[in-house]
Amino acid sequence: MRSAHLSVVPAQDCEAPHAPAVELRGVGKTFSSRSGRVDVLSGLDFSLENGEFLAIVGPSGSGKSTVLNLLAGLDQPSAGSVLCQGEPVAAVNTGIGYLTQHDSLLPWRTVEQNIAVPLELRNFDRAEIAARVHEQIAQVGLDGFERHYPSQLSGGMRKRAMLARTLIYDPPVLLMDEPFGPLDAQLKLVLQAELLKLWSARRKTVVFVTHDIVEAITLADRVLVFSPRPCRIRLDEPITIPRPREVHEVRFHPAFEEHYRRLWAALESPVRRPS
Ligand SMILES: Nc1ncnc2c1ncn2[C@@H]1O[C@H](COP(=O)(O)OP(=O)(O)OP(=O)(O)O)[C@@H](O)[C@H]1O
Repeated sequence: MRSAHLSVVPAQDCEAPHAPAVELRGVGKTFSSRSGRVDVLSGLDFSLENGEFLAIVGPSGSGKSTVLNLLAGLDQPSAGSVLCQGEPVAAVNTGIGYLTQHDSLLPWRTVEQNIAVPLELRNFDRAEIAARVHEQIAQVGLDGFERHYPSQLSGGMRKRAMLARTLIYDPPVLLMDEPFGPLDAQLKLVLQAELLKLWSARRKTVVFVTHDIVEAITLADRVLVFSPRPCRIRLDEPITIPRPREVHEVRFHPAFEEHYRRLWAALESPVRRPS
C-alpha cells in the first residue's frame, strides 16, 4: 500500500480551530473496473473530535481501508466530502500519519534510515533528523537495533519501526489499518499497551481499523460497526470503560461484556443464514 509521506498539502492547511479533527459528510465511493461498478460507500457520515480514539470494525470488503485512503487523500470520494480540521482533503494529506497493514519498510535502509524518511522528505537538517530519530527509537523500544535492516527484525519490531516512522513528524491525526493483525496474542497486547501510552502522552486523533472486537474495546473511545458494502454505520458504540486502561484487564471490567455483545450482534447479523 502506498504511504502518505509524499505530501502535497502543507500540514498547517489542515488546522482550523474548533472544527472536528476529521469529518465525512454524505460520502459515497464507487469503483469501476472491467468487471463492473462496485458501490463501496454510500451516504457515510461520521466525525471525530480532536484527541478522540475511534475504532472501526466491519466485514471484509466493507470499505474500512477505503475510508482511511479517503482521509489520507490517496483517493477521492465519488459523492459527499471528506474534511480534516474543517478543510476538504483535496490532495495527499500531510496532517495525518498512515500506518498501513502491509510491511512498508524499505529493505535497503536500516531502522534509523527508515525512520528518518519523512524528515528527509521535509528537508530537515541532519542534526535535527539524528536527534529526532534517536528519541523516537527510544520511545518505541528499538534501542540497540538502529543499524539493523528490516530482514533482521521480528514482525513486532518491524511494526514498532513503522510506528516510529509514522510518529516522527508528529502528525495530529493517525490512521492505523489493522496494524497488529498478524501478530501473536501476547505481542499484540504489548504493542496495544505501548500505543495507549503514546496516545495518552500525545493525544493524537486516531482512526484504528481492526477485525478484533476485543482490541477495539480495549483501545477506543468509540467503535463504529460497518455493514457489508455499500457501507453504512450499523452501530456507533461509545466505550465507557474508564482510562487509563490496562490492556490485560479491560476484558474483566463490568462494562466489557455489554460492549462486546452489542458489537458482536451488530457485526454478526449480515452473515446469519436463513434457517
Ligand atoms: N482501487 C480499487 N479498485 C476497485 N475496487 C476496489 C479498489 N479499492 C478497493 N476496492 C474494492 O472496495 C471494496 C472495499 O475494499 P476495502 O479494502 O476498503 O475493504 P476493507 O473493509 O478494508 O476489507 P478488509 O477488512 O478485507 O481489509 C472491496 O470490494 C474492494 O475490492
